[in-house]
Amino acid sequence: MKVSRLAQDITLKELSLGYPGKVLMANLNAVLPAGKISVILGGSGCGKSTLLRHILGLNVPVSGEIFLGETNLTKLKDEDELRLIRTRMGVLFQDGAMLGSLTLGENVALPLQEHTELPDVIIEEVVNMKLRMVGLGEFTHYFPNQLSGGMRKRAGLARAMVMDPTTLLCDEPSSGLDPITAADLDQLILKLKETFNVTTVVVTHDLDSLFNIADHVVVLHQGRCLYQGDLDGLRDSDDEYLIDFLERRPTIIDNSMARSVKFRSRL
Ligand SMILES: Nc1ncnc2c1ncn2[C@@H]1O[C@H](COP(=O)(O)OP(=O)(O)OP(=O)(O)O)[C@@H](O)[C@H]1O
Repeated sequence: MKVSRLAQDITLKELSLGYPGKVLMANLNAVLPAGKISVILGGSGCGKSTLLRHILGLNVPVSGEIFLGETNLTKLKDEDELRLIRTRMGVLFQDGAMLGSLTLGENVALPLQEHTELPDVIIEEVVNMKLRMVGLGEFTHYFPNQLSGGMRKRAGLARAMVMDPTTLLCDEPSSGLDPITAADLDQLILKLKETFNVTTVVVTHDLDSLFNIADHVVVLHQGRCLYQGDLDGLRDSDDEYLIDFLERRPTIIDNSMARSVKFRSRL
């Protein structure tokens, strides 16, 4: 199977997804455009991270299909084909997912060691290049616990980009970061899109981040796609939920999110 080296659309067709005994989303239709940043918004627990897991092929949909360009990811039966496609997808996990016993350089090298036959000296060169790209060129020999939260996210981005993916999936990149560090990370995500033309999908609750980076927005609510389009359309929407969501009013958002807002307000 040939895997494209160009950025491609991600298309969700009549996609229903969830876990045994629990359907989170039904008949979702959306296109996440090639080479653009799509931001996925939605209340806590609506299934945003689950959607990323489905795009990655880690979960199987209840029904419906996910396409990367022309390739129907949900029809790929061969593990080798899936693995090959996954090498073209970089992922920044919510917690950064660095192995604490390895240095930054060793963490970033892992995908290259697992998926390529490159000699160590070349791997070292690529790793150094990727760490420089995210502003961590001086920190190759540091361990994750010696870095700030923002630096760990940057390192996570270096690892996500180490195989030169055409798709970059980021799960709540700004979670746990102060607004300035989060804004710096937004700039880095924009730079990666512009430099490498990756199709980027960002799951976030962070409205500042949304307005900083989104070319395309998908809002999920009550198991369906409530909005997809650009930022202007989102701002102009007269949908009550969207208006309240954008004004951060906790009154009508999902109960689970309302609980977390209430909890935070007590801290
Ligand atoms: N492996 C699993 N098995 C069963 N249910 C799960 C599993 N993983 C997640 N869930 C449930 O699926 C729902 C959606 O979870 P998910 O993490 O996708 O939501 P989310 O929109 O990303 O939430 P948040 O914004 O809070 O991160 C939640 O109710 C969660 O408890």
